[in-house]
Amino acid sequence: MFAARRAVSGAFQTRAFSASARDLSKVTVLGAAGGIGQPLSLLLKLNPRVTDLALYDIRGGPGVAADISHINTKSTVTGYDPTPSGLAAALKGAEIVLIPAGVPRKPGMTRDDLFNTNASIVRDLAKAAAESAPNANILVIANPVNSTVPIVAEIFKAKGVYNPKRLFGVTTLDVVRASRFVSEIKKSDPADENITVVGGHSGVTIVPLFSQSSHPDLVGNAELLKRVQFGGDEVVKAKDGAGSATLSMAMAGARFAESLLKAAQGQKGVTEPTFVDSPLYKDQGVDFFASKVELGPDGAEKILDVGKLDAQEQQLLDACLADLKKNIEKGVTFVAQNPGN
Ligand SMILES: NC(=O)C1=CN([C@@H]2O[C@H](COP(=O)(O)OP(=O)(O)OC[C@H]3O[C@@H](n4cnc5c(N)ncnc54)[C@H](O)[C@@H]3O)[C@@H](O)[C@H]2O)C=CC1
Ligand SMILES: O=C([O-])CC(=O)C(=O)O
Repeated sequence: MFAARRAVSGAFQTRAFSASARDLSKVTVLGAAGGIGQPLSLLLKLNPRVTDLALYDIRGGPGVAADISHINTKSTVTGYDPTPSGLAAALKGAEIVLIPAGVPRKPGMTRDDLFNTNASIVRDLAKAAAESAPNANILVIANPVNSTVPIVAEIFKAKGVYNPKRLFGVTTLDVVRASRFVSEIKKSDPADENITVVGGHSGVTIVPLFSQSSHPDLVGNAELLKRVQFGGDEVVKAKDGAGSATLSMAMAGARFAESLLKAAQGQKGVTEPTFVDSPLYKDQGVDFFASKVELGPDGAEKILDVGKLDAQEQQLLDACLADLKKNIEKGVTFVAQNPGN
């Protein structure tokens, strides 16, 4: 945080440039007591751009909030009861709503195997958000992201408040992993490894574009490709039944929220990879796609093209689009057939 000490009435006061009174930013976490929710909430509490942190979960929200609220940063932290009015209050006035609520994988499961449980959780939370925070940026973490994001879109459409610029599937972890894995191979600093990853967030829908990086020689490295596409499986296997990535995901989610806040607070040129309602492949029936997106005060300002692809990458993209189309349709069909109450 940049802070300035200024003389006011003869005394020195500390003023935070990054979270001035003009930039009040309420951030809500739905699923705040979970494996991702807790460290994510912790990281948000450490972010001076967040002024008001609202924590909601069907169990344990107030406890996590009481704990985090003792951290000596300026933001307020409030935990909400697991009731419809608690949920509505958690959402009211939010600029950003992060949704890590939902069950994680166990070994042997695909992300799609989570659909039956998580689709209705996300649908119901989306309804509450559409009612209480219709203008918020909605950041969907719950899997399968390729289907849960279209579910949120359908709910917001049904409520007449859909703004495609404000709905994001969080795919940040895929680029975080890609840059780390490349740095391990190249013995470099991961901060210098900007690897573009496009498509979606599961298996073959995750398409890294090494041809566009400073290491085009990595195109065709099957082992690396497998790690990037199936990095989540590595963690699921290592946790051996105790869930999936939580800590790296918390970092990735906090990074994405930080980028949105920076852009909202006037910083130019902030880009993040994210799964959004995208024009790029609509002509092929694929309505959502992850690519680099320039963020601004209104959310997704500019969706960047995937750029030039190597022939092998084009094949990966073709396989991605075929899967993605089915994943998206599954989410849309779910809402049509199960509109809920
Ligand atoms: N987008 C991504 O890159 C990643 C996504 N994930 C996904 O994130 C989700 C959460 O994972 P974990 O935190 O590890 O799971 P977890 O089981 O540890 O935590 C989930 C939390 O959601 C809460 N919850 C369930 N239903 C709720 C509801 N209706 N309202 C509010 N809270 C509710 C639970 O009480 C629990 O505290 C999973 O679906 C997982 O697959 C995980 C890692 C990466
Ligand atoms: O693999 C999972 O189930 C969780 C996830 O999305 C990831 O770690 O990328």
